[in-house]
Amino acid sequence: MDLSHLNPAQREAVKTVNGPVLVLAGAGTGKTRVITYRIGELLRTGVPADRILSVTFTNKAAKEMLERTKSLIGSNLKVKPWISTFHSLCVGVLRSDISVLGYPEKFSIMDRGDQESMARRVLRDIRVTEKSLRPGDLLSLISKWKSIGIAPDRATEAALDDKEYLGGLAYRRYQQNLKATGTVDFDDLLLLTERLFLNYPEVLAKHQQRFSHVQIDEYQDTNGIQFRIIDALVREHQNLCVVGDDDQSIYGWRGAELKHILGFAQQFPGTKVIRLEENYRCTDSILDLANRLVKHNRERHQKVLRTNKKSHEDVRFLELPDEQTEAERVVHEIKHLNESRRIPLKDFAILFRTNEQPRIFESELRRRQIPYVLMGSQSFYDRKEIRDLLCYMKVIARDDDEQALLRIINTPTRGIGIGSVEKLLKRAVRTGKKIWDVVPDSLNEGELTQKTADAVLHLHSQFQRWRAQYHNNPDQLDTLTHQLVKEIRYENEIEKQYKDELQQATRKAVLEDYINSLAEYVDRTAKPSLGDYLDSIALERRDEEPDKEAKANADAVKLMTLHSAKGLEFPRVYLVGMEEGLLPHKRTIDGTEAEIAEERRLAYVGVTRAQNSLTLSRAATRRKWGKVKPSPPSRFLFEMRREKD
Ligand SMILES: Nc1ncnc2c1ncn2[C@@H]1O[C@H](COP(=O)(O)OP(=O)(O)OP(=O)(O)O)[C@@H](O)[C@H]1O
Ligand SMILES: [Mg+2]
Repeated sequence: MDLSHLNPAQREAVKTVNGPVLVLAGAGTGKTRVITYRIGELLRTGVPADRILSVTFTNKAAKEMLERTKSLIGSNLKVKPWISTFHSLCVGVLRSDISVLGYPEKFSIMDRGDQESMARRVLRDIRVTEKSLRPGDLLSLISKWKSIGIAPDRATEAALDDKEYLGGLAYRRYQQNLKATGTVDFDDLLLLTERLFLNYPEVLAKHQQRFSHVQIDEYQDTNGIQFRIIDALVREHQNLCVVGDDDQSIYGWRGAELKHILGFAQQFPGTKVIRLEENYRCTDSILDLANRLVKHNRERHQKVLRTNKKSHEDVRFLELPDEQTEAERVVHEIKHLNESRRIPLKDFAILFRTNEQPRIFESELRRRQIPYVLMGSQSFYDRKEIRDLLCYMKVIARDDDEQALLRIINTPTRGIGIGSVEKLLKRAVRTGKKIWDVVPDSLNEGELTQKTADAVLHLHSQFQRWRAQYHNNPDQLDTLTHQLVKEIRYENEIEKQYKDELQQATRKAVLEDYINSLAEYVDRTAKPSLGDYLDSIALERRDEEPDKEAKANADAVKLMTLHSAKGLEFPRVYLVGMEEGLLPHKRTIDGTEAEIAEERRLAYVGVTRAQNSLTLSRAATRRKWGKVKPSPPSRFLFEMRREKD
């Protein structure tokens, strides 16, 4: 392999394949490049591809790393190196060994939407109103408790106020429901893997033997549980390389702990620490700005960061009267540069702090007919139609996936009313049987009419048929789903629900998109299966919708939050909404210094995404709840400019 595209420090990091290595370096210094070259180097020295594990943060980053590796070592590898996120690594471990924890091997993974309906159900069961505790808040609480290791039966003791106390009660019931239905949420994926590794040495040993070399990108954002999982995996050989930048740690709210990156060398005695100081991404004026900004953070490793890239244009600061003009100005400029200087649209990225910001840019881009992709929005799988179909597929995969069944038992309407469903559910819970199996008793006791009972049994027989069909032809998922849509007359349901023809057409197009995406899945997967498909969807939903990947590579402007821009780079960046209340976020304005420091790191991540051109814009006023309010400039703007001016 050709290591001439690396500088001496990078080469050393790539060559040191055995023992612990920490690459601690600023943005754009080639940390991710080091990871991909190491994969190449390991293969060259004869390590089998499937014994090399590289962990990244998002599915998008994993895909990108796989691409980079392929272009480095050729794409004709028979066995692929493992490149995965923490969550997909854990799914793999649990699929093989979860049964020792009393979960079924075919456990289902809840996505965010499933979690919300579960939260709502639990709160209703314990008669807590939305006023006292919102489902979303309950989920944040549960996630917090899980990430710091507070078990359900200890949460009420740990509660800090009434809300948390109610949350504790709900947490208990939530976890019971999950266990009873053989379901896990995202946090459980990590927790249960950790529990397996901690308490079942033979399971751990098996997984330790799978990988001889492990590496982690974006190490600054791993949390305690993730660290302990990796720590357990590499304990015997300690061939672990982590790369990260303490200045880019932006997931404090998920329990990422800076002390891991800072304490790595103590955790792993004999660590080789490598620093990279040359930034290959940004021009000097962009890098100056980034350096000035991040210097305001107190708790950090002192780092030198320099670049040889001379800039052709200065960083620009735009101040516009309001958010509408801000969007118009940015979009107008992009259009102009695209038309007059032939700069491709895909060179542009618009970055922002909150999910509310892109809407106005989107409508402006649409108005001017400029193609764009909004990355990281989950709209595709969150559409009602797709959620419904996914539930059908879940029940085909697992006859007893009650959560999924409850969602679609009367969708499209088939005469099974909510009252009947509740009675069936109660009886099922009481007797420990499946819903299907309590129908005869329920009928005998007069809880159901004959007509309703027939409807449930008919649905059951349909599912049995679909399941058999799936088992006969597991690689025809798209055909099966297409047929299912017709059989349940889903399009009729759409026509009944939406009077507007345009609405009907868009909804039906969603169905078609979905079936196309299934066909794509089947095409690109060596051994397609329903279980594998549902796993991949559940994980995928955490960041991207599948066809965005293709769109993003096409010629389109990219819009994304600062969180999803991590690790990426773009020739021309607009960092918009540089205002107090947006960046720093309003939640943190009266917060602690640590909270502001994290916002500052987010701004730093944004600034350092830019390769050649950077524009920071702000609106002087902004509508809040319909009223025009002044919006003061972000303190970070002053910090970036002060010394120079
Ligand atoms: N030695 C090198 N010579 C030329 N270009 C390089 C070199 N190392 C890295 N690059 C390029 O610099 C850019 C940044 O590299 P990379 O994405 O690996 O940095 P990073 O440290 O992972 O950044 P971030 O902290 O943002 O994740 C990429 O375009 C990469 O191809
Ligand atoms: Mg990187």
